[in-house]
Amino acid sequence: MSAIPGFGGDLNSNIDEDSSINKSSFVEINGQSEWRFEVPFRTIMKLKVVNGIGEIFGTELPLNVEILLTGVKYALYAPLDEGCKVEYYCTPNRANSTSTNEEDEISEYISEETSMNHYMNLHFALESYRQSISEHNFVNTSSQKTGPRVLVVGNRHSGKTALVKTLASYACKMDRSPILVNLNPRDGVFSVPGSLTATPISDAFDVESVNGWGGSTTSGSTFHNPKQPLVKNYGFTSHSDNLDLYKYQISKLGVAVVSRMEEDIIVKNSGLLIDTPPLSIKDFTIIENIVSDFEVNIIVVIGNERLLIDLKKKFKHKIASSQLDFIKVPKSGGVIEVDDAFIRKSQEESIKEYFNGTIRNPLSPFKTELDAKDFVIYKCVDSLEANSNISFLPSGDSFTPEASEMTDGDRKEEFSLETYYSRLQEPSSSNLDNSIIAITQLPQNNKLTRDLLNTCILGYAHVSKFDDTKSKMKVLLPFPGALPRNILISTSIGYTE
Ligand SMILES: Nc1ncnc2c1ncn2[C@@H]1O[C@H](COP(=O)(O)OP(=O)(O)OP(=O)(O)O)[C@@H](O)[C@H]1O
Repeated sequence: MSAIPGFGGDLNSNIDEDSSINKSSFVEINGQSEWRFEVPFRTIMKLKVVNGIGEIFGTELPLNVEILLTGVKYALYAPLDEGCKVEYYCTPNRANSTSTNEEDEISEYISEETSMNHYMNLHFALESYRQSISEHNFVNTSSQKTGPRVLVVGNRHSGKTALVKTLASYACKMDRSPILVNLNPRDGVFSVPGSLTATPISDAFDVESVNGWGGSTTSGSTFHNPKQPLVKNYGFTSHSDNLDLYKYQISKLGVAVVSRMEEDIIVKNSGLLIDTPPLSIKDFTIIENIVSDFEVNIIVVIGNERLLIDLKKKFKHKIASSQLDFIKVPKSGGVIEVDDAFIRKSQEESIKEYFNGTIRNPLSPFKTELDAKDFVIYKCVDSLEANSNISFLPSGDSFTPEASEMTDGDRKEEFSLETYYSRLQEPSSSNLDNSIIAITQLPQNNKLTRDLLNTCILGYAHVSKFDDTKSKMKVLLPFPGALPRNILISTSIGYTE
């Protein structure tokens, strides 16, 4: 399959074979130690476990099968006393040879000071909780209980995502199927950045894919591990860009997740694992919302005693009534403070992968031209921008229609939509070129503003070019076919081919 320019494609074709004459290196990892390595985007590492058992954030690697890694910061952990032996070699990644300022060299070291034993203990505690819930639910069909609903919080770069991934992988190995909820819009988990997702995990993650998650059904067909996320569009990469919209989408995702658990006993027994953006005690209202929306009953705090104590004080009523438990786990010494350039590059790569697929499972993205007049397009409101616009209004000017002209219901609806989304009255190259748009489930003739807020996302498209004279947009879809004539929401997530 020939790749669309800019959308990369087959990782194998990016390997500079001439330079792959590099000799293989071997690493022996002792039991309960981890080999930490960073592979820049300019380099591809071919790695295989040749002896023993090795896992990356809980996902066991197949024995003697080569895997290709680029743009990753991983730890390969040897859980058994026998340890594990790994063979690897590196080669330049032609596709990214000039796109980043990183070094070509990988960095790597073995550490015996891992936090994995704490994470494993946490997993076993959660597993015995699931076991008792399963037994209860098996005999009491009329009064069913739900498995652990775990919220992971901590500072920036404390290893929250790595912990959630590890706990989900281990749960999956025990034949559980927890719902993994990603509330960090910076990362696209089975979707593009800017989305909030909830995904039942019933199979291993794909460590080769960007950020180590894997493909999903939102971008078409899947390979060995189909994941079907429920996607809420937020449209920004930082939760503070529109806090009201962020909280609203969290509450709607919470409703959907809680009802999903009611429908499926395996998922209900397995519970939830919730990843969050870096939150401090100043963000208590967000944490409080998440706890009530997802009926959280365990908060795991990573390596931040102050946050643990402050949260315990704030939630003392819930602790007293045994509705909430706290667990503190140490931060792993391996967690890396990734810089903004790396984060941006990962976001670009995950968008590229959303449309183009992975080396194992390439997709056939489809380019089409659409008439903007045929679509109703909204855009996510940036609170900062909206507030600065209000401050430019002359004092005394009314921002909303005359109060007397509106019914109470109208006023509420109008106000709520303006806080979250605004209609893109004049779609143009200046507001749509190189942007990601969300395709909602809502038909264009739907006039209820609440529905627009409550709708889920069918998938995302990329507007590569908007022709202002013809009012037509060139759109890339992850799969061939017509774009449904649904309402579209333009996000602030940019991407240039
Ligand atoms: N034990 C480890 N060894 C090596 N790298 C690690 C380890 N744990 C985590 N990392 C890497 O460190 C980086 C940060 O970890 P992670 O994303 O889990 O932290 P986070 O708390 O979720 O970050 P953020 O606050 O930015 O959301 C990631 O690239 C991750 O792959």
